[in-house]
Amino acid sequence: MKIAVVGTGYVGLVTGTCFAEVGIDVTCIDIDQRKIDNLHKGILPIYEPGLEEMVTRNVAAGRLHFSTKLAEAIKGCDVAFIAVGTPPGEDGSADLKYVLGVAREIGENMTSYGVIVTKSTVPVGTAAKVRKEIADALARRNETIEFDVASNPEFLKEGAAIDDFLKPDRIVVGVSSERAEEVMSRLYKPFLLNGHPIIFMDIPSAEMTKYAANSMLATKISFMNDIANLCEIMGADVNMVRKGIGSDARIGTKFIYPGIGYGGSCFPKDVKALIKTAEENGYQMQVLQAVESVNEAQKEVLYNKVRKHFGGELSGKKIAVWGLSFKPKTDDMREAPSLVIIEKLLAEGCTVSAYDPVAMEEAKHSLGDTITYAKDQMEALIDADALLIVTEWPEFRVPNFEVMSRLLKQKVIFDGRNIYDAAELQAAGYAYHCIGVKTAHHEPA
Ligand SMILES: NC(=O)c1ccc[n+]([C@@H]2O[C@H](COP(=O)([O-])OP(=O)(O)OC[C@H]3O[C@@H](n4cnc5c(N)ncnc54)[C@H](O)[C@@H]3O)[C@@H](O)[C@H]2O)c1
Ligand SMILES: O=c1ccn([C@@H]2O[C@H](COP(=O)(O)OP(=O)(O)O[C@H]3O[C@H](CO)[C@@H](O)[C@H](O)[C@H]3O)[C@@H](O)[C@H]2O)c(=O)[nH]1
Repeated sequence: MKIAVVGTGYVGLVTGTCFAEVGIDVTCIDIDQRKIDNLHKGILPIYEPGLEEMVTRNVAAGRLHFSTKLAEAIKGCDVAFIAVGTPPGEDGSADLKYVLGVAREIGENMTSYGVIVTKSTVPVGTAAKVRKEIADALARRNETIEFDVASNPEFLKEGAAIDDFLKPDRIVVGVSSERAEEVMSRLYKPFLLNGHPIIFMDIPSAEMTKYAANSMLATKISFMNDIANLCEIMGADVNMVRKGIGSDARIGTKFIYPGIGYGGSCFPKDVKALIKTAEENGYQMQVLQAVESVNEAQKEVLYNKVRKHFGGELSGKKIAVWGLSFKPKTDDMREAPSLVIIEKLLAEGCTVSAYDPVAMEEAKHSLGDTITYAKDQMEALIDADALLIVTEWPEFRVPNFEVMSRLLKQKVIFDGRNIYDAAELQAAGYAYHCIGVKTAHHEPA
């Protein structure tokens, strides 16, 4: 089989590489010449654990190619995936200009029957628009090449993308013809052999499934953040409550960790887009509106705790920040809560010294030289009045608190991810604040 993946970002590069890994001939296409030039040199545009080795292996095997030339790469493909960005427009709705632009280009250049698949997250009705763009382009060429469209939303998580792709909980495919179903079954056969279920459905349901999944996960997080905030006020420990409810299989243990609000390129954008879709169709997503507003407030919770601890006087304080990316094991800074927290600290006259194992280069695009970037996690602590844990990278989990106490000016930790043991830190003389737990030094933020 021969396939093209258009858009070589977090989703496109992982998708293309994983299909190459199971023996399919893949060309990954991007309009960004620099990205493609770098990929030809073996330099990846993103940090994703395990991806570099897999790319190298499949390029060497001659199964994985990179190009900026869609017109050439699309020729003779059985399947073309559209995996370009769908960023939020001014009003929160998904901006489809990249997706539809690619559809048009495919129509202008395809030479034989193929299935054109939207892998980007797109609102219900987008596949129909993709179909029209392709049909119109073919009509302009006076061509009558047959084609199908399909919707195959992607559920991978950054930082765990390869495993999520190769061992998915499920593969969702929306189709409207038996021929497209047959092609997509053949494409995903290697995954099905490993027992992962493929769920075929109509196209609008597949498109909606993606938004429903992300919105449900975001709802779990905002719900737990709300519970965490109430736990603090009432003197309960959200860590215990989380274990208590998570052991009910109907609730489950995943995605109920409170923190500093969800970030990333998906949850914030997709929750907004679903609210907007509903609005445009005369319906109000009341639960999701609350999910969003809880999330906005939660991004400020850690900052509020800092402010309260220092009696509202933050000017001149040096704050160390561990973790900048929106979650561990990625360099992605899109909608990272760190940006909100740091902006507020800087506005109060603090200086910030940050360390992140992989996201500092990416962070410089938004934070520039407004903060200092430490060469390691310990350097960030020197003379700091407090340490903020913003991203729960594994290397932050068991630090040497003894050494840290010699570097910090004040032994104060604000833990936005609840990774430390409050009793242990308090015994070591630290003032320790976390989320949803009434600690000795605590006052609800
Ligand atoms: N990032 C994730 O974890 C994730 C997971 C599931 C779904 N999604 C969805 O997948 C889509 C892509 O997300 P992403 O994070 O990979 O985005 P991204 O920004 O990392 O990558 C998009 C790529 O598309 C390229 N591009 C734009 N226009 C193009 C064109 N006309 N031709 C060729 N290439 C073009 C860009 O240069 C960029 O490299 C979005 O709809 C997103 O919601 C993302
Ligand atoms: O219990 C939890 C779990 C996550 N988060 C936060 O939620 C955000 C998103 O995390 P995660 O879902 O792990 O990362 P993403 O890579 O954004 O993946 C989500 O978004 C992708 C893009 O649509 C989907 O494909 C994935 O299934 C979906 O999990 C991050 O800020 C996390 O810190 C919490 O606060 N508490």
